[in-house]
Order: sequence, then structure tokens, then C-alpha cells
Amino acid sequence: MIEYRFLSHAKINWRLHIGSLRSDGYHNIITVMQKISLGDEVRVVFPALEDVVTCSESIPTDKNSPLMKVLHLIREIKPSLKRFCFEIQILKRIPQQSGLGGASSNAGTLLRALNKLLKLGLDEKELVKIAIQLGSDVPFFASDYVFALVRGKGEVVVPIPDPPQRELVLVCPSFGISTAWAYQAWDLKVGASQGFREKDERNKVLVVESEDSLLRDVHNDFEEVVFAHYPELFSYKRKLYQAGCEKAFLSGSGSTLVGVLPQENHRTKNMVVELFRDEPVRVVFCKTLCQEPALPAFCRGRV
Ligand SMILES: C[C@@](CO)(OP(=O)(O)O)[C@H](O)COP(=O)(O)OP(=O)(O)OC[C@H]1O[C@@H](n2ccc(N)nc2=O)[C@H](O)[C@@H]1O
Ligand SMILES: Nc1ncnc2c1ncn2[C@@H]1O[C@H](COP(=O)(O)OP(=O)(O)O)[C@@H](O)[C@H]1O
Repeated sequence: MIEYRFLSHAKINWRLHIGSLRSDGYHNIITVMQKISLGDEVRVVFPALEDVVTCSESIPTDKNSPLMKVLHLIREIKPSLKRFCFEIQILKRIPQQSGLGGASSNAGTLLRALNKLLKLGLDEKELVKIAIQLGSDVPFFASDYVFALVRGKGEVVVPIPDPPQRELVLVCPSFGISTAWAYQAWDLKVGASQGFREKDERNKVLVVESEDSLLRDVHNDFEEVVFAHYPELFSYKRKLYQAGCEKAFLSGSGSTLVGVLPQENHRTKNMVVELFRDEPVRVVFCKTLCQEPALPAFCRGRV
């Protein structure tokens, strides 16, 4: 048996614009995503006696779970893999329902890793075709890109050059937010047929000219509905600015707030710790990823 270990990185959404509801029940979105250093650890042991998923926290592990679905879908493409079973162990560090994409990252990273480790030879198009069946954010995580413009419901992933190298603080509340609920709340408030609000999409939303413009145009449509329902999250955003963050925003559909730390950040970090000391949150300091680490991060043989 061989055991491979790798990190399944979380993401943040620097921009997130929601368009209309599609006939398949999903919304068109335009988002700029970047992977970050915070990640779950994924261990893959094979050949194993049976397919099994275990996790340090409670997540779905049955045959319909995203990780089991990865195994099912790659076997459909490579039937020779039906001879092998896999044991997948997840050590969770990414909070659940946090808008940091933990479930999508686990599935996308496993798909990407198995494609490389087992030399499946799936090209980008084939990977996206499998990934989108696992979740809207999965194509981004299954890709080699750390910084990308993502469109459609998540199936169009275009890399952006020069990923910003920034230190971040994540404020993760003790509660999660359901992505499906957040999209429904948006439809109720704004209207399901509402297209993108930005009239000049191309210039305002689709282009990332520089790190300065990225930071200037930070935007998340979900803030409008999520803050109305969870006012404490708006107060956390204000605290991040009070502490000296350059920008503060909700990641995805929440519940995590992201603070972009200034270059000289010792004082800001201390103030963040001080300001959130009595709040029911977990504060995590991390960094944006500028390069996807090579796979696997670690490998060893087992008897
Ligand atoms: C909002 C975003 C932004 O990156 O991320 P999170 O905040 O969840 O991490 C994504 O659009 C979430 O992607 P993901 O978390 O993979 O969602 P999925 O499991 O595919 O979908 C959950 C539910 O959200 C709604 N959904 C999702 C994606 C999308 N483009 N339109 C939608 O309307 C659908 O109701 C769907 O049933
Ligand atoms: N590998 C996994 N890791 C985390 N959650 C998972 C996983 N597989 C399925 N889920 C389910 O998906 C739900 C939301 O996923 P998650 O990625 O944590 O949310 P978000 O996209 O908001 O960060 C969780 O509540 C959990 O029940």
C-alpha cells in the first residue's frame, strides 16, 4: 500500500457578482477566486480493501458524498480502476459552510491529484466536465490555477497572471451559512431574473489590471443579503477596518470575513486579536497562494 498526502487549500472570493437564475437552478456568476494557505490535509491510501472516506469532523461519507463520487466518476472514464479500492482520510482545518470552499476543495484536489498520481491523462476540458458534476466551485479547485476569473455557474475557469501575495486574517464565526440559502435570499431580495448589476461588465468586473485595481474593486453581492440576516457579520467587517485592514469582505456566501493585512502588520494583527477576543469566532492568519504546490506533498510506502 502507498499513502499520499497533500493539502486541500481553501479559497477566497475577491469579487463575486451574481447574475440571473438559469434553467438548471444555478445562477450565473462572475467571481475572482484565489487559493489560500489554509487547507485540509487529504491522505489517499491505495490499494485499500474497500472504498472508504473518513474525516476528523462529521461530513457526508456515503456513496453520494463528493469524495466517493470522484472515485465513481474516474472509474467511469477508466474502467481498469475498478480493480482498485481507495481509502481517503480528511483532516479538517477549513471550517464548514464558511464560504472558503472546503468540500469543493477536497473533491477538486482529490480529482486533480488522482489524475496526476494515477496518470489518468485527463485534460483540462475533461477535468472540468467531471468537476462540475461534483459542485460549482470544484472546477477551480481541480485546476492548477491559484488565481482565476470564474464564470458560468463555475465551469469557466480562466487563470489571471500575477497572483497577489498578501497576508490575510480570516474571522470564522461559530456558525455556517448554507450556500443554497444565500442564493435563495438573493433571489427573494433582488429577483431571480435580475442580470449582473454592473452595466459595463467588461471593464468593471471582468478585468483584473493590477493588485491595486483588485483591491479597489473588492465586491461581494452576497453581503447585501447575508449582513441583513446576520448583522454581527457586518460588525466583524467594521472591526477588521478598525484594526487597520486594507480591505475587509465576506468570502463567498459566508460566514467567513476576510481582512487584507497591511504590509507592516504587527500592530494590526495584535488589534485583531484584541478586538475579537470576546467574540464567538476563530481568528486565522494565513496567506494567499501564488503557486500551486507540486503533488503529492508527501508520499510513503506502507506494509
Ligand atoms: C457561493 C460560492 C462562490 O464561490 O461559493 P461558497 O460560498 O459556497 O464557498 C459558489 O458559487 C458556490 O459553489 P458550491 O459551494 O460548489 O455550490 P454547489 O454545491 O454547486 O451548490 C449549492 C447550491 O447553491 C446554489 N448555487 C450554487 C452555485 C451557483 N452558481 N448558483 C447557485 O444557485 C444552488 O441552489 C445549489 O443547489
Ligand atoms: N469533504 C467535505 N468537507 C466539508 N463539507 C463537506 C464535504 N463533503 C460534503 N460536505 C458538506 O458540504 C457542506 C458545505 O460545504 P463547505 O465546503 O464546508 O461550504 P462552503 O462552500 O460554504 O465553504 C457541509 O455542510 C457538508 O455537510
